[in-house]
Amino acid sequence: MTIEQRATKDELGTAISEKLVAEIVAAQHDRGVAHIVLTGGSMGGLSLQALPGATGIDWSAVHFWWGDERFVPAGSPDRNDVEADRAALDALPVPAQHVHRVAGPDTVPDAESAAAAYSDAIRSTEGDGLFDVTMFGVGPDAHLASLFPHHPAQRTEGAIAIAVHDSPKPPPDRVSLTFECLGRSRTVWLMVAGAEKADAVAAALAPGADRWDVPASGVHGTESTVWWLDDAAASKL
Ligand SMILES: O=C1O[C@H](COP(=O)(O)O)[C@@H](O)[C@H](O)[C@H]1O
Repeated sequence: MTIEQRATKDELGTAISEKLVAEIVAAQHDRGVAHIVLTGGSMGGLSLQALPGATGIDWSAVHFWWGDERFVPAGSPDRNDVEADRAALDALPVPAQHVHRVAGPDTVPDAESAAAAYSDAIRSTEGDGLFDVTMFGVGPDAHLASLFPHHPAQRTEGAIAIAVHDSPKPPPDRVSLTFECLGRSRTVWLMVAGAEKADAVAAALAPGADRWDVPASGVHGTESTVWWLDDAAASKL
């Protein structure tokens, strides 16, 4: 585990997005394709800001996924993919079938159906290690994706994606990848800015942290895990 610290949230976003460009280039050099897992929340758009101006990337060989999605209709401002579209995806020549969105209630009856379809999409994607970079925001309660402290959905085993109901953070219905699936990533990035998240960061990085209490402590890359922090988020370390 390493920590990358920058003074401000804006500097953090710039550094993350520039490193993401480098990771995509490296993945394509090594394996011909890059699979990137996006996040919503306050760091979602910032983490993608360098992509539209990037050079040296074959956009036809990039796949985008989401670690979680809110179960609301396409185009809703509550959806994680809407901010990703605005920040980068709308401007990139990525084939639509490589942007793996989680279905919403406008196309499937419930979050369980959306989770099943999303699991099928992941299952049918070849590659060991599967994801190259998985990016997470972290909530003040130390949740990541839609895996919340003490929420029973967190303990689902043998699944790729799950429906999450009664989310403590609105909207209540969501789809999330499981810990099991999220761990199938070469590189995991946890991206946190703001003093209100300093306790969550300290709890996640404390020795012996338990993911039931502190979900952000529970995901590690097979090759590297990086905590990207601004000074405020790192202030209790
Ligand atoms: O609800 C969610 O929250 C987390 C963290 O969001 P933030 O606004 O506190 O940064 C986000 O990473 C996740 O994708 C999202 O669905």
